[in-house]
Amino acid sequence: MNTLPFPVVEAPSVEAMERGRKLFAGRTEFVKGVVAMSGLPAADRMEVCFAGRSNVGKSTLINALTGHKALARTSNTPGRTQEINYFTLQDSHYLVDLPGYGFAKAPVAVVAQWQRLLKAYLSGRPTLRRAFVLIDGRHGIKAVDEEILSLLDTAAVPFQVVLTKADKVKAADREKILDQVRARLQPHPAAFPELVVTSSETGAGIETLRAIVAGLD
Ligand SMILES: Nc1nc2c(ncn2[C@@H]2O[C@H](COP(=O)(O)OP(=O)(O)OP(=O)(O)O)[C@@H](O)[C@H]2O)c(=O)[nH]1
Repeated sequence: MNTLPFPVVEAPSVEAMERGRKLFAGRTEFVKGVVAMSGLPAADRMEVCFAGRSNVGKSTLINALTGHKALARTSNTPGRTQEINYFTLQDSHYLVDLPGYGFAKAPVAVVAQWQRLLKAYLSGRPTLRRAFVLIDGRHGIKAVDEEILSLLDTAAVPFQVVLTKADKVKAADREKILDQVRARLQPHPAAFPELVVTSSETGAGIETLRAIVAGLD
């Protein structure tokens, strides 16, 4: 059991920010969409993955990070990203976009298939350095998110919560939601003890997240 305060991460140093900016300013390309473990690219460089329930703003965040308009497909139709999508970040990193979960209308068999693949991926990828779990900043951690947090605990993959859509959170609700997230993270041993608050709309937290990725070794 954690007894951690889970503060919002402090702004990175100028040097760290510069490193992040440089990394993400480089060539970013879509490599492939993977539907089975056998399709994963060779584990020849470090990778970070992004997970979150459908419509949390994952594609939008990946586009904001990489400065692309449509690298990761964004859509208003929840649940369209059904593959594990690999992107290169320079030649040194992979960015991995995991299938959105918790889409109520997805058929049971499809959900079961995602879960199997997610589980296999999270526990079987030695080069995975950190998972960023995106949580809608208006709603906090929901029951549907708990399953992935537990999977990450079991696989011992350090994960960091990234709150999205900060521009849509009323100032009066901000601390209440952060406290809900902090309380929900307490039982999770794999939780990285700092939160990132982002908005793809205003750019808040984007440079911070870039610096975090660039700072991983
Ligand atoms: N106001 C605001 N809207 C956002 C933000 N990020 C995403 N959105 C909107 O939220 C909706 C869902 O965003 P996506 O990026 O497609 O979500 P996703 O998590 O990739 O969704 P799936 O493809 O279902 O997994 C879109 O209408 C986005 O424009 C944000 O920071 N602020």
